[in-house]
Amino acid sequence: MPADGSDEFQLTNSSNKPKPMTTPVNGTIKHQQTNIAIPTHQPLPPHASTNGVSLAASVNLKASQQQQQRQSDLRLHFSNVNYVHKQCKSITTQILNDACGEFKSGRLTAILGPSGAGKTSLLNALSGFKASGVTGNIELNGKPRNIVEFRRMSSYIPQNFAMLDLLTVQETLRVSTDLKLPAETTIKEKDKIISNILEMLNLTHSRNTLVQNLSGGEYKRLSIGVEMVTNPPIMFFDEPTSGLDSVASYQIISYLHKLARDGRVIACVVHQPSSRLMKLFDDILVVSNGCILYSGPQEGMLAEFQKSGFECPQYYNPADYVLEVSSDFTNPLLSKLIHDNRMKHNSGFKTANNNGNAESAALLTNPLSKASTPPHTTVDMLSTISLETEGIRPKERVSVWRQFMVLLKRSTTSTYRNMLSVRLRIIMHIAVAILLGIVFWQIGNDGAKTLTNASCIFFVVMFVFFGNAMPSIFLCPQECAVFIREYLNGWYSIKSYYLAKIISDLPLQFVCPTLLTCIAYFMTGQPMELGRGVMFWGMCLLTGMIGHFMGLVCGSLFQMQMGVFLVPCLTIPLLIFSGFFIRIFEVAAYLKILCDISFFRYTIEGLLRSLYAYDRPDLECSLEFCYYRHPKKFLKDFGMFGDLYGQDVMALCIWILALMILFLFSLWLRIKKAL
Ligand SMILES: Nc1ncnc2c1ncn2[C@@H]1O[C@H](COP(=O)(O)OP(=O)(O)OP(=O)(O)O)[C@@H](O)[C@H]1O
Repeated sequence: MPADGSDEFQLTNSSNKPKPMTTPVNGTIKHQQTNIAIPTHQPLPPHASTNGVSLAASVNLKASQQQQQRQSDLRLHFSNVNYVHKQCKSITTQILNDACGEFKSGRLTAILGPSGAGKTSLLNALSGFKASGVTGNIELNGKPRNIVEFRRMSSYIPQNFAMLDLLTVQETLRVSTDLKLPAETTIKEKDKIISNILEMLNLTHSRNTLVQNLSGGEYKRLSIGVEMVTNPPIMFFDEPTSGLDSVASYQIISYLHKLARDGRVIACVVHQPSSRLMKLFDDILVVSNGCILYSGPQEGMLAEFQKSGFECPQYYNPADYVLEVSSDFTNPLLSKLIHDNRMKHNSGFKTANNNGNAESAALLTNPLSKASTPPHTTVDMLSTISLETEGIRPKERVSVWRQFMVLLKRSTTSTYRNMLSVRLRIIMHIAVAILLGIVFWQIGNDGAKTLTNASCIFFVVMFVFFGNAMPSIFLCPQECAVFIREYLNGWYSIKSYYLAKIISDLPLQFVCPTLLTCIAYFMTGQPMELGRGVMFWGMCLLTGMIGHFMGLVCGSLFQMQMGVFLVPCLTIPLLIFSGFFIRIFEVAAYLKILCDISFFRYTIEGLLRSLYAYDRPDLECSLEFCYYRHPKKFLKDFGMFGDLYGQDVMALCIWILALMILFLFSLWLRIKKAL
């Protein structure tokens, strides 16, 4: 807190001049450069005056004094945090075991540990991204963490931070500002924020580059930028340096160091940091087999290990040494380290608590200001909080309409830049329509080729269905990962995403079957009657939509490989009951129900009815005798009685509606699974 005890949450720029970045105005904080008012728990993006300032310059005495002063601003303390993963009723895995530790503002913390030790799980639990199976005491400034409030003021950048590949850097940040900043923020202010972030993360030159073309380091930096839009005071990073060379890793950790020096809590999982990288970290947290061996300042780490009998050889990288020690789970000496760490954090916590640290308590509800929250009792603080609560995501910042519009624009931009989903799809529909036209050239009105025409219709159904289902499966996984992250961060509601997704895909659902119908219908010589043409086209549209939604449901519920396997597996059996291979009246009574639910039945019936029902006159005959010259006879033999095109449309609409509901449900399920 500021020395004068004012309400200001002080952040400094890298020039290390203490600079009040925010000034509370009627419950809001005003950014002194951009003059934007936002709620007090979310300070604004940092100044971009950091470029060219060496890290060494930022790590000077003055900074460390200021840092000492700020350290009391935020203190994330956790103790007895357990995470039990339940695979099924009988199989459970204890992943975190009474984890204890602390992160402080102004200090950069490295989380070290061997692979599989539980580092990611710890971050997931602390950041609130993993709720089910997590129990323990997690306190912010000495008071139990309010998970919704905490999620609003913190951000978690996982190792595989998902972003849409086909948006540019600028567009990605634009969506973030549009959805994360309060609705009152003007475009000019958002532009300023974006420019500041780009400048700070050294991404200005890549602002118009598509995300898919960014280098690994740029991608990581952009992921930081996306979360920096609201300038969260607490940030968690899971292996931000993975896959980067030593120079890029140093650059990223330097950014994190700077973010920490600006007064934030920054905790980051790193794998085998070099000695040079280690110097950037203030605090270290060592995880071994789900337990914490050490949590505290880097300077005291080796001494603590030494106390338990682990002597680090001279000239040895401390990170390598603690990694070696923590990898040997069987070493009985580790239990002393674990015990000492637990004692340190549990007793430290009790002492602070018993002192009735009102200042800390006040910071809980609004960590950036000294609120007058009454001191809490030891009992409150030590009570175990189950994190399996319902409301764990922050509320959205902008109206549903605004969310919808931003998402619609993003989804449309991203979809129509995709080769697979648009250009290739359109080209394939045209090519296949021409192929159909050539193979089945002018057979539609020939009574001698009625059965061949039925095969042509069958082919149309297959192509329209799978041609729309498959691209939807392929495009789902990446979008779903982005959706889960953004939804859990409170960017938008499920309904906004759902509506935007459905509407942005509609034009393609319209264009592809239309192209196919127009070309194939004429080339194959189907009846030149407007009514029949429209009925035929309508059936193709509905079939394409069923394919699309089927793809969306499978793609969002399962991994891509599984989706690609499931769509044909689930739908091809329905083909047997379509009435094409075996007539419906020949199907055993107990299987008739499958004919009633097979959407292929209604599609094929609808298409054939559009061509042959409704009193179509007799067909021409190119041979001496044509068995199916009378359209009615053909329909009768196929078991299609009556002019029931409307009934077919109705059945397909019910299918589409059911799939739309299922898609909504699958989004909800993905969220549930992610928690
Ligand atoms: N959903 C899960 N189901 C079963 N086991 C899990 C699950 N998530 C994590 N684990 C197990 O918990 C342990 C810790 O996993 P975690 O990903 O947290 O480790 P880590 O330290 O981050 O590893 P790495 O450094 O390799 O990423 C591992 O043994 C892992 O197999």
